[in-house]
Amino acid sequence: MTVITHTSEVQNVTKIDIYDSTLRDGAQAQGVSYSVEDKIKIVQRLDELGIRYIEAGNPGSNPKDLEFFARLGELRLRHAKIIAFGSTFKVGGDAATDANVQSLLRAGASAVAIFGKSWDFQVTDILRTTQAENLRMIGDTIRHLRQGGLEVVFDAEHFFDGYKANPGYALQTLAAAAEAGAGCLCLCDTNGGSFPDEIFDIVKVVCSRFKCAIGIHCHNDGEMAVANSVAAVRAGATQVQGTLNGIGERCGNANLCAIIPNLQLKLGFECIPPQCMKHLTSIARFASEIANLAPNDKAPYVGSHAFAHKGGMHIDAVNKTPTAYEHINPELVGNHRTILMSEVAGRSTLLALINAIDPGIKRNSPQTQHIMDRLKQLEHEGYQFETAESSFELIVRKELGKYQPFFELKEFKVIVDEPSASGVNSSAMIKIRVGDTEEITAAEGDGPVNALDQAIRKALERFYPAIREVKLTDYKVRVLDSDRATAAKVRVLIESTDHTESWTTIGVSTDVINASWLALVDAIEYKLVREQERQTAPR
Ligand SMILES: CC(=O)SCCNC(=O)CCNC(=O)[C@H](O)C(C)(C)COP(=O)(O)OP(=O)(O)OC[C@H]1O[C@@H](n2cnc3c(N)ncnc32)[C@H](O)[C@@H]1OP(=O)(O)O
Ligand SMILES: CC(=O)C(=O)O
Repeated sequence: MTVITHTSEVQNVTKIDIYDSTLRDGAQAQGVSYSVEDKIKIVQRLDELGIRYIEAGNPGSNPKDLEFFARLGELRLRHAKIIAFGSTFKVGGDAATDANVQSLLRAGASAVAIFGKSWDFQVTDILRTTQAENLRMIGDTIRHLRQGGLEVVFDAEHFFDGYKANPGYALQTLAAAAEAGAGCLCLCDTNGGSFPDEIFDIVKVVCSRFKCAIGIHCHNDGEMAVANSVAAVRAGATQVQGTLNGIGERCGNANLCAIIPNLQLKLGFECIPPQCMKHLTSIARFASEIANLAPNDKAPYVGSHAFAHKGGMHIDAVNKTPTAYEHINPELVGNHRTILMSEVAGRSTLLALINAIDPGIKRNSPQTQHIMDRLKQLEHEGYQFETAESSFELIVRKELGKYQPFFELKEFKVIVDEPSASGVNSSAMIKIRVGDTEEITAAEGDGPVNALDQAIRKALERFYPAIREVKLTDYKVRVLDSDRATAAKVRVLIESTDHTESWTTIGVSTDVINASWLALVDAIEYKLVREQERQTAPR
């Protein structure tokens, strides 16, 4: 019998220096602009993750980065070394007078990275100088920074394209940097178009020629950046540059949130202290939040869908043995498993939810099959329960006879008043019965759904004061069969919170008010069910 384990155990662990450029190359991504405070917060989280190097900005570029470096003294870092980034001095110049080189020396960081050209075409056509002058620029810049007491990483820009065009010259640029005292030669796939086999072969050659550390810096233009970085490590690179969530110029950089667990959990390299791996998911989401970018739900390891199971057979298997459909234990990276309720679910999917309400029901009980048939029929009619499990829980309770209605709707009326003189254009009247008492209320609102929401709460509040705690936080409408124009079915999703829990409910109808009403009632009933449970729970 083969036993598959979640972690690999490898002896003689090789340490990899992870070098994060979220705040430098990541800031070159379209749509990203950090404040100095943002940068400080990200540095602190990267340090908590155990990152070795943080390239925090380019002091020769802008006042924001200058201010960041001026505030370096505020940082108390346990693991990370801050890197200031810049370029070799300008053509025809010298290190002692070049403004960029001087700003690197003044930045206050103990380590710097400088990029220099290693592709002959870039030297002649972009720098518009000679190959010899470029070698002088690289060598003299690094020598000067080393004399200033700094650790230097040399980013060999366009190294792989340069090596393919003129290997001799590409290697000479590395030699100039190594002789001048660079501690690491970082090979850059700047245009992001290389493939893993090319990267592997070229890194192997470089590792056989140079004694200092070799790094890798990949862009993602061919969606190969993670694979290319892993190939480079397998060929001998010991420094890996990348960014959180892979943000960066054009299609982005190598995604450290995939590289770190790939190298550490799969291949047995040590990138960060093992106990820090569980922070990976939260830092990835924090970085998206700070960059004001929507998190990528499908991101490997850290995305909210990375361990979400929907197919009934998969869920059945994962319940038996998680390794059946999970490449790692999600908790290792601070993520978690999600089971999605839907028309492609089987009885195993439903059972956990059913048993939470009635532990006596079995997989083969007729109620389980009945609830599954109802789930599939409702999804056929346009419901989608994977995001509205609270509505589905209410259905299960009703089907199992475990639901006591809290109120009965007698009628509601909604009036839309356009154009409106007062600003609120809608009003709703509602008549309900709670036990033997009938209640009629009316409310105004900003649109008919808002008016209806206000009216139902007002009507119920005197019977169920806990309703006051509920706030609607999101309201989404999706047209399901748009070819039927105004006669189309709509799906309404309502997200609610009581500041302790959040829940989502759903309604489907050809009438948007009715669909909203169904979702609203579920939102309220769900709260009342939870409140009832709280009151009857043993203390
Ligand atoms: C692959 C990478 O990601 S490398 C990093 C790229 N990042 C950035 O460019 C962001 C920061 N950059 C900046 O803020 C600005 O470009 C500055 C302040 C550094 C320079 O601004 P300017 O002096 O106005 O120059 P500009 O940006 O227009 O042009 C770039 C100059 O740098 C030169 N240059 C490009 N690469 C190098 C290099 N490795 N070494 C020396 N000079 C270089 C170019 O030849 C050009 O010089 P030229 O004006 O004599 O032709
Ligand atoms: C240095 C760098 O960012 C690159 O070559 O892509």
